Amino acid sequence: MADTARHNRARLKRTVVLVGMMGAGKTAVGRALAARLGVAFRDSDQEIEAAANMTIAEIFARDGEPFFRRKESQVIGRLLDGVPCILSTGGGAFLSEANREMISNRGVSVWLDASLDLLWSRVRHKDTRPLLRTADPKGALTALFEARVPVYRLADLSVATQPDYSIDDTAGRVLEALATRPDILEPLS
Ligand SMILES: Nc1ncnc2c1ncn2[C@@H]1O[C@H](COP(=O)(O)OP(=O)(O)O)[C@@H](O)[C@H]1O
Ligand SMILES: O=C(O)C1=C[C@@H](OP(=O)(O)O)[C@@H](O)[C@H](O)C1
Ligand SMILES: [Mg+2]
Repeated sequence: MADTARHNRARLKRTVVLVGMMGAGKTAVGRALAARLGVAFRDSDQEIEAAANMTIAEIFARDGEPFFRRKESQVIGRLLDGVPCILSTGGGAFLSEANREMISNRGVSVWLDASLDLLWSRVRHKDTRPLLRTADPKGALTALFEARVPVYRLADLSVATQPDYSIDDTAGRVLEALATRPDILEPLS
């Protein structure tokens, strides 16, 4: 394969689960990270949308958030049972203790840590996220940020994202964090 040389010479031993707020870059960085490692990329929201043939917003509107959360847990459990991959989750997934336990037993969690200002700059122009479809989306994002950050701190690893980092820069920083853990990323000679 022409691009094999681009792949870091390392074997992924556990599924890397990206967690963090909406707009942190879990989907975008996860895809870039998977390409760099030469492993599959999965996104729990995309899996749920494909299975339902509906958008996340449609699922929330028709079936409600508790239904979505059950689907999210099922997808995460199923993907953690498979070959190690990069799995980007939706921002609420890590809030569930049962999900955190599955991830910690079978994968490794990486928190993409971003400031509230950066998150808001990324999500403000999109209306795809049902939890922000309120009269005060910035207030909703702020409340979620304050409630969730203490939980994201429970992740195994954290990587700071900054406004001047590209998607690929951030993927590189996640790789650096993973490289400190040979039980997750085994170097190949
Ligand atoms: N490091 C980055 N630099 C520039 N844009 C980014 C970066 N990370 C994410 N983005 C952009 O921000 C938006 C939200 O990213 P996304 O990956 O959907 O976040 P999440 O899955 O965490 O909600 C997307 O438009 C994405 O392209
Ligand atoms: O924070 C949340 O609870 C959610 C985040 C979204 O995913 P992203 O974090 O990828 O935007 C999506 O799962 C859904 O809208 C709920
Ligand atoms: Mg996403």
